[in-house]
Amino acid sequence: MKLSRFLFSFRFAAQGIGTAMKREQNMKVHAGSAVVVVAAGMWTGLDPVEWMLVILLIGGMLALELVNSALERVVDLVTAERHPLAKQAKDMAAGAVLVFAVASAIIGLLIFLPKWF
Ligand SMILES: Nc1ncnc2c1ncn2[C@@H]1O[C@H](COP(=O)(O)OP(=O)(O)OP(=O)(O)O)[C@@H](O)[C@H]1O
Repeated sequence: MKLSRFLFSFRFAAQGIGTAMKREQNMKVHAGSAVVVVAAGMWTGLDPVEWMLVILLIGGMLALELVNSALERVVDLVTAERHPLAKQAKDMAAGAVLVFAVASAIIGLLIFLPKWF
């Protein structure tokens, strides 16, 4: 792959992230939460492994929300009609985001609570 093509793929990816940040309310909520968690981590003082976990969870959450938003657009592109499969696809993708968010919240509590109390 030529270098310019490789660099362009980063530009397209950045455009995708920018579009999601502008148009997706949930993406803004996740990004805002990430800022709060990083600030809390700096204030609390985490060890390197804890930081790795926090960064992995924040990155995973944002990445999953991007995939969910992409899937919503593909479904809307495929059909403007109400269709049970369209509902299942969107709801399953939303379910994936929820599963990861709950797991992240539990791990976050396991990291932070013992340091605070
Ligand atoms: N084309 C469709 N056919 C059937 N159900 C759909 C379709 N589009 C959305 N739904 C369902 O309608 C419910 C409400 O969806 P929602 O209001 O979040 O709209 P959305 O299209 O999924 O998302 P957005 O509001 O971001 O466009 C969800 O259960 C979703 O799966």
